[in-house]
Amino acid sequence: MTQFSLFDDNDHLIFPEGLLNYYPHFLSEAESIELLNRLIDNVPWKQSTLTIQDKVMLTPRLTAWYGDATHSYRLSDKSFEVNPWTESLFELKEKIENLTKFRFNSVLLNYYRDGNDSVAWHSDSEKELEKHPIASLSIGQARTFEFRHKKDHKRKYALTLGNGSLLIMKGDLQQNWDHRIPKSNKFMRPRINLTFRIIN
Ligand SMILES: O=C(O)CCC(=O)C(=O)O
Ligand SMILES: [Fe+2]
Repeated sequence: MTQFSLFDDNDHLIFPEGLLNYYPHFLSEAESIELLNRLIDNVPWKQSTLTIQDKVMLTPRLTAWYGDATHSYRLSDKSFEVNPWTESLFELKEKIENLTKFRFNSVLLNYYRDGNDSVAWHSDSEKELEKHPIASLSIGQARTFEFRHKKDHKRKYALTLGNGSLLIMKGDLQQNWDHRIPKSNKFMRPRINLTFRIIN
């Protein structure tokens, strides 16, 4: 499968392949849109809350977890409800495992309904994730994905995650870089992102 290198306008490699790999057409356009519509209709979406400066707010996106039934899941001392794998999510997991040779035991689904939905700067560096790779599959509306160096906020890069694309994040990426999906003022159709993970 062709792999897209992360070169900037001057042909400089932005990230080493040890940290990021990007496959723009992991799923076909048609497969992706069919999956998007099926997930929008059938996933038991939840909107969780977050507390910022003592204010409780709704997370600006909908989420759902799926994973191995034999495993109990906690992240940062919070346990969360995990749905058992559906056949189609399990098949997707196997397809990603065949390509990457990594193994995953769970997937977090994020549903961005429009340009107002987003995910704020963060890294997926909870202790339960160790330094395992994360495979991030995007379907639907292309959205901008930004990286910012934790110690130098001027070091910032953006990448468009298109319909059917797969991004592998690995190595020390989560230790040194934060990422986010910013809100957009432009009209944005629905997008779902699936991050396949290994949680210990
Ligand atoms: O929607 C995305 O592409 C990123 C989601 C994300 O960063 C996460 O779930 O941790
Ligand atoms: Fe993340």
